[in-house]
Amino acid sequence: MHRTLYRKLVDAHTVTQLDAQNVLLFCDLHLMNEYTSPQAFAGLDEQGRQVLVPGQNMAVVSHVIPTDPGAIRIIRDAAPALQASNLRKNCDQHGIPLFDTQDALQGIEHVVAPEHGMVRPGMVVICGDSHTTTYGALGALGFGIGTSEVEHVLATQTLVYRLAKDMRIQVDGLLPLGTTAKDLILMVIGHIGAQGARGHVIEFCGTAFDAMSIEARFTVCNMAVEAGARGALIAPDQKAADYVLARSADLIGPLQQVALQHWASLRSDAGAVFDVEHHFDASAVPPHVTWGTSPDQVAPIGGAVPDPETQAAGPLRRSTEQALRYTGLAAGTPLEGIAIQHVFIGSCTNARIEDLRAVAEVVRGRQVAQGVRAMVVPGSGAVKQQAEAEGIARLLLDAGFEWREPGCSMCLAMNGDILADGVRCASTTNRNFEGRQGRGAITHLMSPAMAAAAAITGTITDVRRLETPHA
Ligand SMILES: CC(C)[C@@](O)(CC(=O)O)C(=O)O
Ligand code: SF4
Repeated sequence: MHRTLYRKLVDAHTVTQLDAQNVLLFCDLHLMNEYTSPQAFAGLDEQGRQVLVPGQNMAVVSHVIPTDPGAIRIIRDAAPALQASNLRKNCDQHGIPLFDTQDALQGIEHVVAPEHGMVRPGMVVICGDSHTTTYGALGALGFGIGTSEVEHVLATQTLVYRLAKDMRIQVDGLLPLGTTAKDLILMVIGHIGAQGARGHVIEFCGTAFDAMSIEARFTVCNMAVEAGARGALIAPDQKAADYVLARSADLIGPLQQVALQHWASLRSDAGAVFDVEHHFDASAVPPHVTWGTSPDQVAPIGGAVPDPETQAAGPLRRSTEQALRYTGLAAGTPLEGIAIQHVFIGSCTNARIEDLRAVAEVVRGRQVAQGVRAMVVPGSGAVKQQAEAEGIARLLLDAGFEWREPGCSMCLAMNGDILADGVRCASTTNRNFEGRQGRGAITHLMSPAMAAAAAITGTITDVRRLETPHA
């Protein structure tokens, strides 16, 4: 029978079929953060259970950690400090590797795990975090799990897994200059909707993805969950193999040959049937920006805020009306030219070295606009060190950006980095929900290059139209 890559990965990890829709699934790698792990460890301790395979788990402190420049990274508030100390205690007790607050390589789990070669094609990778879909970029099936499942995985390295359906999104052609992977995935989400892939694992394919870097593929797969997907996959190619081998000192000689042979088999069969298929042309995609409070409330930069009056009465119109009330935007307002007060460049979506290089390219020879606060938060210590070594940090500091320590930071208001009520932010993150970055704060999702352009002009700006910097 012809199988999709998704089904091949599930079949290879099925310990036993539980019923028509559910299998007991083996998980190669379980990632944890301080936010979704405490209850799971408490459950283990109550039952006097141990972690079955500590070495197939890894933990980071990412969501609550302060990112103040050069800070000693002490978490001052009692509750988050307790979350971090609990994680430290639990990892010590169970022998689980931890990137702790003082670790120079600490960062966001979805940036740290791949950069240390922990994620390999064909793996099943899980985490108590919905953006675990990121790992599809390496041909690994990654997905978020709930707290109760975290406990089950710690005790058995397996979980009860409900099979998803198969969706294929084929994108051919090359992204035009100024358009990035972030613009492409925002366009797709705008097209299929925030629930358009609900219950499906998306396989992304086509010449647009062949041409993309691994980091760009991370961005796309990271945001698949914002279309409701339960996973994302891109068949691993030579780029994926090179990325992983460059970070995997153990894969040498015969082992490397075996790995490469296996990875080459990780693709959907020619006759595999997908439940849903979408096709897009990359060459026609302009930069995109969200105007509302859901990632699917998005438009090309040359567009305008929609008029709910033109929408049929019903949920769509109501959500548009609510979004305009919250974002304070009038129907018909052109996206380009909306004033912003804050720029946040960071998150597991867009804070890898390639993203920071893109920001530096836009910022070179320019200054942050008067009245704009612009923050750059690297996705990990390794990214931060590399950006500093390449002179990117210096360039951004000289231009008026804040250069901060790694962490989730202002992606969400769960640490010291919170936006005040009414502040409008150009953000490289993945969610623009009401209050996401702070109570009453307004989030416009966009690419790193577009966020950099907004920092320079103080308004939402088409990066393709920025004037050449003055010599
Ligand atoms: C809320 C936070 C912990 C989270 O990481 C949770 C998640 O993605 O599941 C998010 O970005 O929304
Ligand atoms: S960076 Fe944002 S989206 Fe990613 S794990 Fe952290 S809070 Fe969630």
